[in-house]
Amino acid sequence: MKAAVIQFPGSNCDFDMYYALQDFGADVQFVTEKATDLSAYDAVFLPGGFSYGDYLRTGAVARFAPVMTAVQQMAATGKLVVGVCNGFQILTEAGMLPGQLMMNQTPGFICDEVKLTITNRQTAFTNQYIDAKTTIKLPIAHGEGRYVADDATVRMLHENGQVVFTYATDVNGSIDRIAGITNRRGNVIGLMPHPERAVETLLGNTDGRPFFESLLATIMTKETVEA
Ligand SMILES: NC(=O)CC[C@H](N)C(=O)O
Repeated sequence: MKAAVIQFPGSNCDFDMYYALQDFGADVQFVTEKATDLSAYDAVFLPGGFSYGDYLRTGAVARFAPVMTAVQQMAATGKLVVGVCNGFQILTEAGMLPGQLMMNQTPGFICDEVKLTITNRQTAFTNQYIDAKTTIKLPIAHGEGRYVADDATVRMLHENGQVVFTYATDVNGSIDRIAGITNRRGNVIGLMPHPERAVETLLGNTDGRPFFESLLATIMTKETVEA
């Protein structure tokens, strides 16, 4: 898999993502926010951080970066787009995922490891969570992680299986405890928890590994079908 990790000014989880992807054997490259063509990549990753200082609203400035046109083009061709934390915030601002990430219900930055329920195991990003564990644990680190959307959108997300992760308990006031969603087509995901920080036994948590195994399996299956 050829993977691009986008570096916006203010990204700070870019190296974590790079490290995790390399660990899974991906051919990873950093790509700046000025890039205009991502067609050489199988998947693109928008990492966590504070792009453009989180000014205005998180992700509100980054969505105008030149690379976002290329990210949109990738998504339109069915390639995988992953936004973690600030990446999720950017994808909603760009209109690539519905809804919005707002300030946590109790204002403040939450840095914790939380229990999550995987609500859809059939996605491009969760198909390898096969050991039937109902909950996993992943780190979170955000001040603006409260997912909101209007009632019709939330209903549509549930009906289409686009809600992929929910918090097992209410951590930030997100509607229906939503922690991660996909687009309708299922090739774009945004999630507030950080799977890339949970891939090392040494660091005490490997619950993020099946996330990467899932997307690798998805890409390999696609390549086999196309070959
Ligand atoms: N870890 C991150 O991506 C930080 C997310 C974001 N800027 C926030 O505080 O909400």
